[in-house]
Amino acid sequence: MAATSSTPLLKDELDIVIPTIRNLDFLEMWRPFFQPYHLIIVQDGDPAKVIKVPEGFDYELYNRNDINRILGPKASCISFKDSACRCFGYMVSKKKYIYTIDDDCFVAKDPSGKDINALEQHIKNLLSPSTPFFFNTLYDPYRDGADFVRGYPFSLREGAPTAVSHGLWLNIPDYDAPTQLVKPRERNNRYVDAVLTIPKGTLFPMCGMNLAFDRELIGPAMYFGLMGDGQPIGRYDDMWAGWCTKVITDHLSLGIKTGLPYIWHSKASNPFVNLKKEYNGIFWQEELIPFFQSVALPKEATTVQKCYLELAKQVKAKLGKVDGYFLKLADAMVTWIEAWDELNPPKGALTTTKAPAPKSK
Ligand SMILES: O=c1ccn([C@@H]2O[C@H](COP(=O)(O)OP(=O)(O)O[C@H]3O[C@@H](CO)[C@H](O)[C@H]3O)[C@@H](O)[C@H]2O)c(=O)[nH]1
Ligand SMILES: [Mn+2]
Repeated sequence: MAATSSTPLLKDELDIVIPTIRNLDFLEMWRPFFQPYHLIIVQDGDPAKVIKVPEGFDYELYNRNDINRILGPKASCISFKDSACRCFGYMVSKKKYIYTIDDDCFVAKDPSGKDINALEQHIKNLLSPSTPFFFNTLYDPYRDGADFVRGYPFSLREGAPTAVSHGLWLNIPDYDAPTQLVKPRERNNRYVDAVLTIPKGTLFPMCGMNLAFDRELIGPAMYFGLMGDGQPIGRYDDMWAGWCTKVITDHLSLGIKTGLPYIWHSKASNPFVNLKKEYNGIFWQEELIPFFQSVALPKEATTVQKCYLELAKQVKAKLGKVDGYFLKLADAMVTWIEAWDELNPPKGALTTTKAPAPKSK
């Protein structure tokens, strides 16, 4: 069911982050929904390339030169030539909420033929609680026309604050390269009208294509890792962020929802290129998943940053044997937190950091 008009716009509390190597004509289709919002465009690849942004959008644009200027040596933690660069946008934003979307994602239609305002549904998901501690079989109990079912403990009906809203995709599904190679013509035409909380203790494959989160609740955990140029892995940026985020939201009693809203994913990237990028990830994840399933964070880890630094320590101690890459990644996780805290000092803290001067329109 589409979000009701009672859902607040949050236009001054939410930034839209778009990683891109292309012109942003796709925004024309989103104009009715996105125009009120501020966009943070993270231009990947050649900084000399001029990215055209349609008239009438309020945006700031950062290319690699900007990232290097703003972060200095800490820019080493931001990937190059991979959509992982989008996390720089999360760091420079000053808003409470983030919505990130790929530039080949368009407005989808619901079964009634109505355009789906994906942003409105994500806001609805984020503003209502999650139910990670006990599964509600009638899906999201907080949506109109649903509720907790018989046997659901009343002591748990307040739910938990929602940190992440994970949307899905019609048309081109987010398959890995082997699946794409085996099923090149498969399209996702199934519109499932549901929003589910991912139960505590369960990991999930987070896709960065259509994703919203509460930056104040979980922002520092949304590091998309070292991917792309010069790295032995790609297309595991969002997966890494999702696994780190999930163990931290479980520890901090926060919730993650998946399901509505859908976007229309229009472009299948090259499966052979994807296979090269994903190969190590497909292999390594058989060891990464047991690692994340066994992560225990100490009770003293009461903030996302503390959880994340503890996680980086465990990555360094336990995953270095999988591949030396994880030693580098563990260091980059620490650099990410240092950069995050430098650009986002606690409220009231005296700072000497220069505000990032973006290349706005
Ligand atoms: O080097 C690059 C390549 C792409 N981008 C931008 O990132 C997104 C996603 O790119 P694209 O749609 O071409 O790739 P997909 O395979 O469909 O993306 C899926 O894989 C994930 C990659 O980890 C991604 O999050 C998934 O959606 C577009 O906006 C490109 O412009 C880039 O910045 N740098
Ligand atoms: Mn795509």
